[in-house]
Amino acid sequence: MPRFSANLGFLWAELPLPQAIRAAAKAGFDAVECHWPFDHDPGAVRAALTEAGLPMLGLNTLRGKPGENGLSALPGREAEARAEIDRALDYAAATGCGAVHVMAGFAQGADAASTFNDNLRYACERAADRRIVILIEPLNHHDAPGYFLRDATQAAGIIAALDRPNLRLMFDCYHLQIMQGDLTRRLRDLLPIIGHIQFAAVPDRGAPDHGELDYRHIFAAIDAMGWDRPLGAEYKPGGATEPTLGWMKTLR
Ligand SMILES: O=C(O)[C@H](O)C(=O)CO
Ligand SMILES: [Mg+2]
Repeated sequence: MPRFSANLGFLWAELPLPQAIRAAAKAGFDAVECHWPFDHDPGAVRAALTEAGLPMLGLNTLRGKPGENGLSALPGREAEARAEIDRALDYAAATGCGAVHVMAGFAQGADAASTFNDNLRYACERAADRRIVILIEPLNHHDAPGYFLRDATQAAGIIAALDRPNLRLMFDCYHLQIMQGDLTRRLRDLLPIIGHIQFAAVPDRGAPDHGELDYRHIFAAIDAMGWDRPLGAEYKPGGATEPTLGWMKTLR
């Protein structure tokens, strides 16, 4: 039976993070994850997680200046990228969060590729002694045109080349349906390197109860593969979150 993680970057995004954590617990989620929680006191976040009895599965490195979408593949920006990796790892350690998504940024070409690899090696080393997983996530070219990491094939190549036990793929069904499709086979083939799975309707990124993907099929297939960790609900509710949660009953 699938279990679910509320992505608090989108769900209950209007609430301070500790309150959003409590709202997710009340709604029946099994875990939470967030985008950029750094303005919230990590002590208060950890206390809310403990009170709610939920783990925090992941958070992202900060994106950089306005208009940027991560720094780790940007040649010449290594010092800033690593400072953001350190900040994210410190916050993850302080809140007991299990994974950090290292955001690549808008860049292309060989220099970007080697910069991303070097920064990922740094992140994996710094994360290892804290038992934190480093995630990389392809983003679709409509929402993030020019983003360095475009699809799962490219991400799998990076993970194989770097060969670090704590480097994994964030498999976001929304982005990968847009970029590559064939999700059932792709999930099965990539399962050994997947660190987290996220979902939303395609193409509007709404609740997973409409659109071109049938999540009844996808979640049953993921279940049959033996995946039992919570799946990340990273969709835009377009208003209050509670009225959009009907899918939790039908997809469970
Ligand atoms: O947008 C997404 O899908 C990512 O998961 C994210 O956290 C920020 O881009
Ligand atoms: Mg995602």
